[in-house]
Amino acid sequence: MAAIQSLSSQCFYSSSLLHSSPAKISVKFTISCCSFAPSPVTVVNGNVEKRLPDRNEIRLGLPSKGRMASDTLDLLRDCQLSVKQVNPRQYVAQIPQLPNLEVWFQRPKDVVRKLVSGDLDLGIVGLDTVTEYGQGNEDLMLVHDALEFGDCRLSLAIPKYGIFENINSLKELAQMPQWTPERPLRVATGFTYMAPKFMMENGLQHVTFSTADGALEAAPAMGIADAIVDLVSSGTTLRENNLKEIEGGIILESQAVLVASRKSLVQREGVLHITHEMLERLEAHLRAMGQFTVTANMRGSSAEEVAERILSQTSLSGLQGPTISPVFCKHDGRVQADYYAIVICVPKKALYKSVQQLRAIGGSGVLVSPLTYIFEEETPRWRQLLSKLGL
Ligand SMILES: Nc1ncnc2c1ncn2[C@@H]1O[C@H](COP(=O)(O)OP(=O)(O)OP(=O)(O)O)[C@@H](O)[C@H]1O
Ligand SMILES: O=P(O)(O)OC[C@H]1O[C@H](OP(=O)(O)OP(=O)(O)O)[C@H](O)[C@@H]1O
Ligand SMILES: [Mg+2]
Repeated sequence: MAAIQSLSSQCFYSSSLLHSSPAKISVKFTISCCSFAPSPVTVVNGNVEKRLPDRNEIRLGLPSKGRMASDTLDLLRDCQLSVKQVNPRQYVAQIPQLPNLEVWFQRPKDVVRKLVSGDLDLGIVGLDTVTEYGQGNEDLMLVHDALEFGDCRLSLAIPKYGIFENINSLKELAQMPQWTPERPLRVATGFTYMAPKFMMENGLQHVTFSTADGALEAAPAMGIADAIVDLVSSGTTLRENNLKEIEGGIILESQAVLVASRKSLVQREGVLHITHEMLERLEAHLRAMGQFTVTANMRGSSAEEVAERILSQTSLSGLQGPTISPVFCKHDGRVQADYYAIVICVPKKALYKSVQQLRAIGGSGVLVSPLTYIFEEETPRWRQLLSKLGL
């Protein structure tokens, strides 16, 4: 059994982790203040009714602040789903393209809590937040699991110095003789669900947890903790605080996701339809983001001959082979195709190589343009969602 104590709290704040199996971890907090006798308090975040709250509008929750907020709005704008917010302190907004949808700006963790309570139908937040605050709730469904922003990982980190100098893996950390029931490994984290679950699943036996709202990287140097579990993206904060990640210590790789309430998808009219449209646009946009359209002119005797030359080059095969159109000119009163215009999509990373290959086979006048959308015949994630819903 592990204990969680707030590192900086006026109120004494104690908790015990009660778990019979790793999948069922519940954290029970008792709040006791000064001379008052401890009394159990029930605090809920949102609706407590078991049935779906009665309303006609469909609600999408977006981060109201923090590092996810502007990237979320930028992504929606790039999908032609701009959010019209009159001023930043107004917490409700609209997406004119999606009538009957209300956008509600909330703290990321509250987006997840309100999806669970049925007060929101859809949300965009980090996977770390969904996992931490969703706590395995089966009503939460990942509609799009890779929105390609907000990348980070939840990781265990330990000091580079002292008794940890030669410890480089979770296994080595677990085997250190220092950790006993009397002197457990002290871990500071804001992730009070995922961190204990991970430690338990990985067989770390003598561990206690403390929690704080930020600047966790200071805890080891302050002597408050031996290790921390926190989000890492560039790794700068860890480095600057003389901490290191260890092999096997990544708890979760995270990025922004589109998440929905299963109940809403199945029971609330219009949610499935809006989810489909959002998913189509997101997938088509994200697919397009990695590609350029390249057009070029190519001399040749026929479209087939030009196609053969293009397909002989590995970087030029395009999504479904090249599009080749004859460019007609009039010579001595006769209309004939002297050269061909070709259109291909190439991965952004392979652009220069593709241009070189085009030139090598006689391409000229190469134009490169960004792509807005690539719509496939079917959205793969939509199929998966329907099958998970049993539809
Ligand atoms: N380096 C990072 N550190 C923290 N979060 C990151 C990082 N990189 C990406 N993220 C993503 O951003 C989200 C956190 O954003 P932010 O810190 O602004 O909000 P918050 O932690 O919920 O709010 P607050 O810190 O005010 O409680 C994370 O849940 C994660 O998905
Ligand atoms: O690997 P890095 O790029 O250095 O990013 C990681 C840091 O960023 C976050 O802190 P945040 O900026 O949200 O401040 P906080 O302490 O208030 O959470 C996170 O909690 C880490 O401390
Ligand atoms: Mg933060």
